[in-house]
Amino acid sequence: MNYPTQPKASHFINGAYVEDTSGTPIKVIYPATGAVIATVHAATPAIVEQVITSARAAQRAWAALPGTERGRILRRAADMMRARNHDLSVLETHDTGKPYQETSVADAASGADALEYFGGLAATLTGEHIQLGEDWAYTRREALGLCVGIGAWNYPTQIACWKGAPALACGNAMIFKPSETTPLCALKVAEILHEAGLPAGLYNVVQGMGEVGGALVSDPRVDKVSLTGSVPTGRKVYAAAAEGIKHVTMELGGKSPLLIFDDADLENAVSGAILGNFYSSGQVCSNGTRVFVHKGIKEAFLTRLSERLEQAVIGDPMDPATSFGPMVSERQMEIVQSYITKGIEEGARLVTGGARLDRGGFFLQPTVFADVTDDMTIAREEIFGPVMAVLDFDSEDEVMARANATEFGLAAGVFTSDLTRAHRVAAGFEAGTCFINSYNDAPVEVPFGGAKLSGVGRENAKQAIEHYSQLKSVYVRMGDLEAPF
Ligand SMILES: NC(=O)c1ccc[n+]([C@@H]2O[C@H](COP(=O)([O-])OP(=O)(O)OC[C@H]3O[C@@H](n4cnc5c(N)ncnc54)[C@H](O)[C@@H]3O)[C@@H](O)[C@H]2O)c1
Ligand SMILES: C[N+](C)(C)CCCC=O
Repeated sequence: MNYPTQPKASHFINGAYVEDTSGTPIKVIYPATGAVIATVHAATPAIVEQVITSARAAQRAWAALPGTERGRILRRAADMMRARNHDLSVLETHDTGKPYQETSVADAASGADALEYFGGLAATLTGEHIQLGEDWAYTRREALGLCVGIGAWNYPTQIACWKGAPALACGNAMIFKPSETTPLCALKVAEILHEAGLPAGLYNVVQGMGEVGGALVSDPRVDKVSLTGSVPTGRKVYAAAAEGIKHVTMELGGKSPLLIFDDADLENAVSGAILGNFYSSGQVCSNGTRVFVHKGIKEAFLTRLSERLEQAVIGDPMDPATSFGPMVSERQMEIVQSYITKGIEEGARLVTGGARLDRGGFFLQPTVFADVTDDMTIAREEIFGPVMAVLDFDSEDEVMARANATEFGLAAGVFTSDLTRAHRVAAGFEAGTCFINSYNDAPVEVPFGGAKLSGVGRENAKQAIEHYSQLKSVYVRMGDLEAPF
């Protein structure tokens, strides 16, 4: 590490690190070894009060700045993130266990892209002029006020930026609560934003478990909540936000289908299945974990997939050669192990993997089940680990019906060389984000989010602006005003 994993203090409030050791201690565990690498403290009611008060106090002046000035600060922060990519990636690896091979290209880089993109958009946020005969009206695009972001543990830097960048670009203040499992990275995002010139109070980080998130969501001074997390948590947060009629963005879980037709390029399809199941040790919301393979190519697909999985380099996440790391925590590893046991009990064929590695930390083998049927638990529930379920299909109509027969709708993918079919299938998917002959791309220019239980709203792209701002309509009468009496 180029800098210590223990942060200066648990929280970042009003432009400075703040500590309150009376909050519940949260131990940060390096997933590759099980060692405690830092301890932070959950926010106390006093910390929650302090962060809400200071964020609200700072917001109006920020919203009143020209968009160019807000944008310049975000773009400066993006440059700083890129310049510090190595250190941020090392920290991300220690927070999550994801291999440096991944974090060095994916996490701070994606965060910087969001800061740069929304920094660029900040100056373009305008209303419109509406002519009404001689009278007219105009709209003003205004900030919502105080936004709360609540993060999952799989992409701590990316999530902190995907929520913070559009919020700040629109003139809001943000309080971000990272997952208690990965509390370190968001503090660095806050530090960088302030070094880049962000006025104090506008991007704050407070630590804690669900209760702290709940306290923030239900506070009447909070105007918007954006959650990245599981569907059960989404239900609670959405309900609490509804009580105050707050704006929400919900980025929730998935059980996405990936369809591989017999005319697909097999090597590309295997790559897509690997990227959609084993990247970040399978801890990706949009993963295509139900892999439907055309019957005629199933065995060829499984053979090539098994060969490719033998090339996975599993081990020390800091070794640049390592391409597959541990699960984020012992608890998550145990959850995934229980799904593997269920898959075997319910009659799925274990093609490869299935075991914990005999070494420190929370390592599981990349696991593939074949002959999975739609009713099996591993085909219905989000596992959030490196477990691929391969199901067979005969026809397009049949597989489309089965692919959509889920309460989730985050993502979906198709591999085929028939372009007409590819677009027909994409149109038929009940999902927010679809891939043709690819999987898990998430560039900032493209809206990302889910349908059905997988979410509400979109992150990234111009559409995110709609979720962090609101329109005010102003009517202007040019002549006298008549009234009935
Ligand atoms: N759609 C997406 O963009 C996306 C991205 C990443 C992860 N996810 C999903 O996140 C899940 C994994 O992450 P996780 O285990 O951290 O999820 P989780 O739902 O357990 O926790 C998410 C966050 O919510 C907080 N929280 C828990 N209860 C709360 C409450 N009552 N009020 C307010 N906050 C509360 C947690 O402290 C944490 O910060 C998976 O389901 C995954 O699919 C979705
Ligand atoms: C950029 N990825 C890898 C698609 C992750 C998006 C966020 C979901 O976990």
